[in-house]
Amino acid sequence: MIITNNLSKRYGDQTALENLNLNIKEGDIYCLLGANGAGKTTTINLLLGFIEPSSGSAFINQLSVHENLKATKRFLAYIPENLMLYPSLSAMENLEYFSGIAGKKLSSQQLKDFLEEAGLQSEAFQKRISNFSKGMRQKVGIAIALAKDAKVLLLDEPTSGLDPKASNEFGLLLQKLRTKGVATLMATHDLFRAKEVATHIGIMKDGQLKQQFVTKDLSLQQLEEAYLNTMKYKELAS
Ligand SMILES: Nc1ncnc2c1ncn2[C@@H]1O[C@H](COP(=O)(O)OP(=O)(O)OP(=O)(O)O)[C@@H](O)[C@H]1O
Repeated sequence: MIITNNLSKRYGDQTALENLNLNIKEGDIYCLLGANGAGKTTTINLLLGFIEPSSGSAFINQLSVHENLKATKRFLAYIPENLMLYPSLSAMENLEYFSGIAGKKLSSQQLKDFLEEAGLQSEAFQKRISNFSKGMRQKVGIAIALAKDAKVLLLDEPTSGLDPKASNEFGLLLQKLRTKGVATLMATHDLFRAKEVATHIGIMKDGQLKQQFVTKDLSLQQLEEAYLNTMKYKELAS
């Protein structure tokens, strides 16, 4: 579903991403961990076609992002740290608008069903987004992904700033999407949430993927040790 082959991005002499190789399959939740500047957002921006690779390639559902950008967007849903929705529109109106852009014309009942499936309380359906918490906005984002029937979900720091309950709810939603076969790539600083929701975890540093794990093969403590050890090399080197 999501494949990158030696994907690289350079800005002058600065290497933001170096030879990244990922193969994220249907039903996988792959969490990219790494300190600030590790290359997580660069990876997501390359998969979205927001930026061009310096070398290497990326594929969404077997289509080259570089050569078929428009076609790849049909399969994608993207939830950034702060999801841009129309604040003066309600949850239903936002969902109607964004699924319209994705070519889906939904009935009022379908809109409600998707918002409910995304875990939004029914009292909030008709309320303006401007009054929503971050957790509620993220649920509208998931509803948009559900309505679009996205095969690939890209998430950049989706749980930062969420309280533990909202973060837990968000994790449960990702599990639900996983059972529908969605392939998810999530950039995060949250080791605990990564351990909770991911099927696979990659640790990045300085634009390189340093370690990869199948999540069930390690404990939270082992993950934390692996993360800290990877970061330690940087301190020793600098
Ligand atoms: N437009 C740009 N011009 C120059 N350098 C850039 C640009 N965008 C990113 N970089 C550099 O690329 C590197 C990777 O940045 P990136 O934003 O991908 O890191 P990140 O892992 O997402 O970090 P964070 O956790 O802070 O979001 C950083 O050193 C950053 O300064």
